[in-house]
Amino acid sequence: MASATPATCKVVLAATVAKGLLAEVTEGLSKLNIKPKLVGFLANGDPAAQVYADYCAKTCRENGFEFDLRVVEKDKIEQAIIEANADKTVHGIIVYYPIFPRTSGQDRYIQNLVAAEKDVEGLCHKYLFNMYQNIRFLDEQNTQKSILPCTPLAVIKVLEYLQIYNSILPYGNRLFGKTVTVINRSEVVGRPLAALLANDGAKVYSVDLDGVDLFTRGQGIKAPRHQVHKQEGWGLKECLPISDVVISGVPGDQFKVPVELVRDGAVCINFSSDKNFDNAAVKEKASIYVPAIGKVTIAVLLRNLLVSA
Ligand SMILES: NC(=O)C1=CN([C@@H]2O[C@H](COP(=O)(O)OP(=O)(O)OC[C@H]3O[C@@H](n4cnc5c(N)ncnc54)[C@H](O)[C@@H]3O)[C@@H](O)[C@H]2O)C=CC1
Ligand SMILES: Nc1nc(=O)c2c([nH]1)NC[C@@H]1CN(c3ccc(C(=O)N[C@@H](CCC(=O)O)C(=O)O)cc3)C=[N+]21
Repeated sequence: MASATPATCKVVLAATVAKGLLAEVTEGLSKLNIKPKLVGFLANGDPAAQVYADYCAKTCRENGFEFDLRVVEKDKIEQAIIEANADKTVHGIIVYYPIFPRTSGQDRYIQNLVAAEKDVEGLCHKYLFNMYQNIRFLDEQNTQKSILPCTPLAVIKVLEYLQIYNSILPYGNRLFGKTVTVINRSEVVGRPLAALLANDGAKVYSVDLDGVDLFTRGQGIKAPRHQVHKQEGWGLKECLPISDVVISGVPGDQFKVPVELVRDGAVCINFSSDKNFDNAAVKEKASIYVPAIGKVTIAVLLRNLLVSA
């Protein structure tokens, strides 16, 4: 039987968003007379990390960067990073996580081992501190931007491309009036993302297995940086119907966003390696659907590498 009127949802692919960013990178690279080198450390058997590493290699090669993947044992990762920090031929370092069990907190130590000037992923303490504190520059003259964590920044680049960021408003307030749900509150993606969006003025519901946290700069976004409040008793049922944007990053193929709760015309973005949205269902509800963002993440990474070099 012929289906009803086709869905009017616009699907935006990461490649489209990445294109503009990569063009900027290529232009910048043409002004350098060296070939910047990124070193990737793979110390886990995680298939998602392997796929991502392969993809980093391909994108580096295609865009004029050198990529050196170093597969090391878990107990050798510390020394290997220290050596790369001291090696002047290395311009950027990326370590694929997770390496150690999540509950051990050991990955956090590894994140902080990477020298700040080579930390193209923006996961060392100094950059995370600046991000959470809403400190945007490294110097007092405001000429050198602080590095933002890559995946959260990639989501922001997608939101800018989609014009969810309102450029009528001053820089730093461009999400004022927007309500966003972020499903995932990990330390590398979900929590920094919620903080960044709230620092830019959004009201953000951060959803994880332990409940919902509201990240906001308060009424009239008068606070200089985000504050966090527990939303006792809340779940997706309360957040989704009031959200303009729904961003999901739950690992595993078990989880699906209950699209029936999503507001008609919302913007839906998936950053998980797995499909968190049922394709057909989301297209019936969303105004815009972004099925993956990996390519944007790598474009942002290369931009940081260029700055490091
Ligand atoms: N597109 C990209 O550039 C990137 C994608 N990823 C992908 O994003 C996903 C998440 O990565 P990480 O944050 O590093 O993983 P993670 O495993 O550290 O964190 C996942 C979080 O989701 C939460 N969670 C699990 N089930 C949930 C549910 N039903 N509802 C709400 N929260 C739930 C967990 O409690 C945890 O806090 C993975 O699939 C990963 O491969 C990660 C980094 C970059
Ligand atoms: N330090 C560190 N940083 C990471 O960013 C990191 C990591 N470790 N460990 C492994 C995970 C996994 N990961 C993904 C990247 C892209 C897609 C993604 O969007 N993939 C697309 C395909 C990519 C494309 O072709 O656009 C898809 O599944 O449809 C998924 C997962 C990053 N990771």
